[in-house]
Amino acid sequence: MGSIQLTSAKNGLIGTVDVPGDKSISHRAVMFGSIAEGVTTVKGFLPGEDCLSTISCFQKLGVSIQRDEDSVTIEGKGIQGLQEPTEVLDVGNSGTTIRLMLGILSNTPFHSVIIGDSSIGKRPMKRVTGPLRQMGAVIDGREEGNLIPISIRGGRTKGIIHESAVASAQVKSAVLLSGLTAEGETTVKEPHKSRDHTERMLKDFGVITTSTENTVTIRSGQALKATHIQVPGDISSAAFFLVAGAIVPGSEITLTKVGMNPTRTGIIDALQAMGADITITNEVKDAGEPYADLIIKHSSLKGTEISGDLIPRLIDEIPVIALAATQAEGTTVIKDAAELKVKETNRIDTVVRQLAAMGADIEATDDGMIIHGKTPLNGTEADSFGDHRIGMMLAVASLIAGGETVINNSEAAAVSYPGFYDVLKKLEQ
Ligand SMILES: O=C(O)C1=C[C@@H](OP(=O)(O)O)[C@@H](O)[C@H](O)C1
Ligand SMILES: C=C(OP(=O)(O)O)C(=O)O
Repeated sequence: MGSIQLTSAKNGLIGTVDVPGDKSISHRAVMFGSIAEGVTTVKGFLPGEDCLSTISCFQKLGVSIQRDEDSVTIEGKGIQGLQEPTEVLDVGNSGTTIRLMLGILSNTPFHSVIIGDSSIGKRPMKRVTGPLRQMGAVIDGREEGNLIPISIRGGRTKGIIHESAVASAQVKSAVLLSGLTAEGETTVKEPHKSRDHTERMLKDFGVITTSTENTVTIRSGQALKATHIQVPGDISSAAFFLVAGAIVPGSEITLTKVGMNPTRTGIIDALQAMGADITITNEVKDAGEPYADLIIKHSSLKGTEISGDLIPRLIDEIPVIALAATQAEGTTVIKDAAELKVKETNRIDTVVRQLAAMGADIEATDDGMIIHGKTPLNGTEADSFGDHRIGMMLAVASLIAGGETVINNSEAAAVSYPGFYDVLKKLEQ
């Protein structure tokens, strides 16, 4: 277990950060490149542990993939060209890898076994294995195919109309990817629109999906053709600097080329509703994935409500938004976010316990949390519990906490942001 000790920022955070590549887009670039015909090149790839797990799984499926820092070259095999793996496929800590890969493996008639770490060992897979089985894939696992180790043998599948109980891009993507070869059409309906990186990137690979508000349909028999993918910066990583800049007095931070896909920009809407001073410049809107530079200045924040359609647009940013809410005047209510319970940790519990230990007035609810601000925070011995977003949120909290903050299991940050603590430290004046 690695630990770090951090103390509060003496002055503001000043500087420019080129946040690393978007995790969701990096995963998809490797997966879609692997099942495309021809050589796909990727620039701006996130070399985080989760995306490296995706590369390693597709290498075990017989795909030649070379990486040099943030550039990746993939010699695509076509959807039927993947090979039966001779070893288990280990997804590490990555929910996106296991769920999307299950969708891809439902297209091929061979046998694979998928495992992951202790966190993945608790995360529900039925939401994906259920519809894939309905389409005809042969899947087993603990708790009737809900938990790893999971085995899958795909093959001849049939399209379905799947009504997902949760707004989840991982479920939507798995079912749509299965629809690439399933007979007829495959449709996914969701209660709220989830991130649409799969639909956008499939288009870059020449595959058309049709969407209305919360419904997406794919027609079978479309082959992916290799392409070039430029990955924008990850707004979920930018979120830590947006909150750090907003809560540390005297700060001004510029974040370059941050992905601005509207299904991901809930953090900007939420922070602006709280009064944060965010400037959006150098916007590029006509790219497959839009991006822009963001400038955040120290701001006086007020409480807000975060619920409904907004939740899937900021789901991974809720830990750090909760921290911002401890520094906002008044009450912040986060609801409709029960999905937080099935992330790398139960993020309602971990956020509430860790921030309460630092002195926040915060309580857990069934589907979110209620935070009363503004309260001073004090340093304490805290823990990421192996959850990258919790480790990084605690590091931002330490900047305004009195005394020393110790973060145990701090290495978890490398799942989505290798080098995060150093980048944060360098902004201190
Ligand atoms: O599709 C994706 O890349 C992701 C979807 C979200 O999960 P859900 O699909 O479970 O909501 C998100 O939390 C995760 O970090 C990445
Ligand atoms: C939930 C997350 O990722 P995943 O589901 O891919 O593990 C995350 O990055 O916050």
